[in-house]
Order: sequence, then C-alpha cells, then structure tokens
Amino acid sequence: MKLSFRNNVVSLAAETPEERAICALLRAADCHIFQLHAATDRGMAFSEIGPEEDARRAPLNIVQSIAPSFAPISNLAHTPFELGGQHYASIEGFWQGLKRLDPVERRAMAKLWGGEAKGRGGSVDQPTEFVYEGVSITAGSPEHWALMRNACEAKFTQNSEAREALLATGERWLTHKVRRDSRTIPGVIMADIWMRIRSKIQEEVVTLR
Ligand SMILES: Nc1c(N[C@@H]2O[C@H](COP(=O)(O)O)[C@@H](O)[C@H]2O)[nH]c(=O)[nH]c1=O
Repeated sequence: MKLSFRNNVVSLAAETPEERAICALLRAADCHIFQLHAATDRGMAFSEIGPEEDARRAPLNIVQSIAPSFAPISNLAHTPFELGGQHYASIEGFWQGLKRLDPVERRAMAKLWGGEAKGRGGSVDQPTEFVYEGVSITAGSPEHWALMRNACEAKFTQNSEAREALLATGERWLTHKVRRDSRTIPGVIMADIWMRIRSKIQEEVVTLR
C-alpha cells in the first residue's frame, strides 16, 4: 500500500490483490465521511461515520418527494390509521377533509392520499370556523394544530412503516419547506409536530428496553 499526504488529502494506493479487494469493497462507501485515528506514527485507521448528508446532520425536509425511506413520514403518504372511530388513508385526507363541512364529503376526503388528497383539498378554502367531533374550531388556531398533532400521533402509533421511517431520522432536524407555506398549518408547526412525536416514540423505545 502506498501512502501520501498532499494538499490536505490522504491517498492510499492498493498494490496487492488483497488491497485491491478491500478497495473494491470500499466503493460502496464512496463519498462517505470517515474519522481519522492517527495517534501514533506507525499507522492510522479510518472509522466510518456514514453518508455525507447524515454525517453532517443536514436538516431533512419532509415532503412527498423525499427519499423513499423517509417518504412515509410525509402527510401525503398512504399510511392508514384510525382516529375517533374513523378510518383515514393519509394525514392529508384527514386534514383536507376538515375543509368540508358536509360529513359525507369529509368522509370521501378521508379515503384519499397523495396528490389527489392535496389537489382535491386545495380546490376549496378552509372555512374560518368548522366543527370537528361537536367542537367548533377556528382555522389556523392552536386547536386546529392540535387536531393535526392528534392525527399524526395516531398515524405514527398505528402505522409501523411510518414509525420506523420517523425513528430512522435519528436526531436530525426536520423541516417542512414547500413552495407555498400553508396559512393554517405553517411548515415550522408541522415540523415541530413530527419532532415532538419522534422524541416521544424514542423515549418509549428506551423504556421498553
Ligand atoms: N405542499 C406540500 C405539502 N403540503 C401539505 O398540505 C397540507 C396543508 O395544506 P393547506 O391546508 O391546503 O394549506 C399539509 O398537510 C402539508 O403537509 N406536503 C408535501 O409533502 N409536499 C408539498 O409540496
């Protein structure tokens, strides 16, 4: 193995078949971040931290188009759950249904997910006041956000795929930055809901061990 250090770059060149085999294995970690351990002048070791984005702990923007492993966290994802004895195909179906005052229309929205839920929901404005389970709620109020939090809690408690995806975000900061921020559930509120639920689930996982 040839070793050099120039312009802040450590270079290692394989010389034997065994060293070439190790290099071939390391191709899977191309562009990953490694930590250097060089306590002596006899040699060194590099321990893998992970892919650059994870290692730098870059915030994760949770939207439908995120990497598939995190996509179940998105409100648009098909993540069936129940709340108040009603079945919902997605958070978006729940949220957009709140814009419909007619119970039949609200139930129809509950069956939707993805672009269809968002698109059909976006075609009507959120009424300033609406009724949910007999309680009058002001649009965009903390009570309205609490409904989103309850629905997300139900989703992440009942849907294991969504829960695993949320736990896989580890300690990374979550954001919800979209082209046009919602007037009733701003992205910062949405991201806060996900991070609070994540902390709660992480604590539950620790106490179960
Ligand atoms: N625009 C957008 C999402 N917006 C979603 O729309 C909902 C708020 O809608 P509204 O009440 O009409 O303002 C809320 O669930 C939010 O997550 N989601 C995504 O994954 N990707 C996007 O590009």
